[in-house]
Amino acid sequence: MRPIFTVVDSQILVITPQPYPVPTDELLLHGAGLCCIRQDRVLFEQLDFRVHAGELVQIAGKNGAGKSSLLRILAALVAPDDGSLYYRQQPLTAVASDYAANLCYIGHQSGIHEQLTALENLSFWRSASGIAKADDFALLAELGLAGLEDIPCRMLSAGQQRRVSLARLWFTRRQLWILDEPFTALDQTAIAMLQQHFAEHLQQGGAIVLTTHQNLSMAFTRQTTLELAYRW
Ligand SMILES: Nc1ncnc2c1ncn2[C@@H]1O[C@H](COP(=O)(O)OP(=O)(O)OP(=O)(O)O)[C@@H](O)[C@H]1O
Repeated sequence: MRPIFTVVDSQILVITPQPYPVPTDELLLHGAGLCCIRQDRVLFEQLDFRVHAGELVQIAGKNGAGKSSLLRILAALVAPDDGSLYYRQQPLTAVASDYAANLCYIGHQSGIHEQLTALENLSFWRSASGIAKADDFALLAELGLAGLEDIPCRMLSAGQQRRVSLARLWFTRRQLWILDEPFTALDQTAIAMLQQHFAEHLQQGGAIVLTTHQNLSMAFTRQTTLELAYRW
């Protein structure tokens, strides 16, 4: 695993990220009998959902089928209309703070502060997650944003804003990533880079639940697709 060099109070610290302290294959998240009703329409019911460490689950389905609604339920942002969620086999209600601390949810919106620069957004996310400052110039360069670090994000293109938004996946230590349409506005190079990053996260015992209307061009070791049918 690559060491990360960071400077704190003029001292250089070397932090070697530790692999997640869980065996791969552990059942991380289990949704049992999930139901979601919106505007009197049952989007899904009796849905059984599982994601294990090392697994990528793609939620597929037509516009309006309920993919984002399912992700928001899985991210515990809204409660299901029926059914239960379990995190590491414990009722989510009993371990909500542990779950929140191990979850990285990136929704449809980029989630970036448009008045702030890319560097300031990264700095904000790091401090909010308690992660030490590191070389964000290098990270932004890796993400194809060299020279754009210091301008307000509202001046970036849609794809560049999405790259800034996704940058947090490069430093988060959280194991479960829930990502709503992460490839939106990205070019082919960025899509390939993001998928490569997914593969590294999965190899380290991470797990990913995502929606996308695009076929994934990379084959992951453990990959499942859940197709949500559009229900009237
Ligand atoms: N907060 C809400 N209040 C009322 N209706 C909602 C709400 N959220 C979603 N819906 C409705 O639920 C349905 C499913 O929406 P959702 O965003 O989950 O679909 P989706 O499968 O993610 O669609 P897309 O592929 O277009 O992103 C839509 O008909 C939408 O209008």
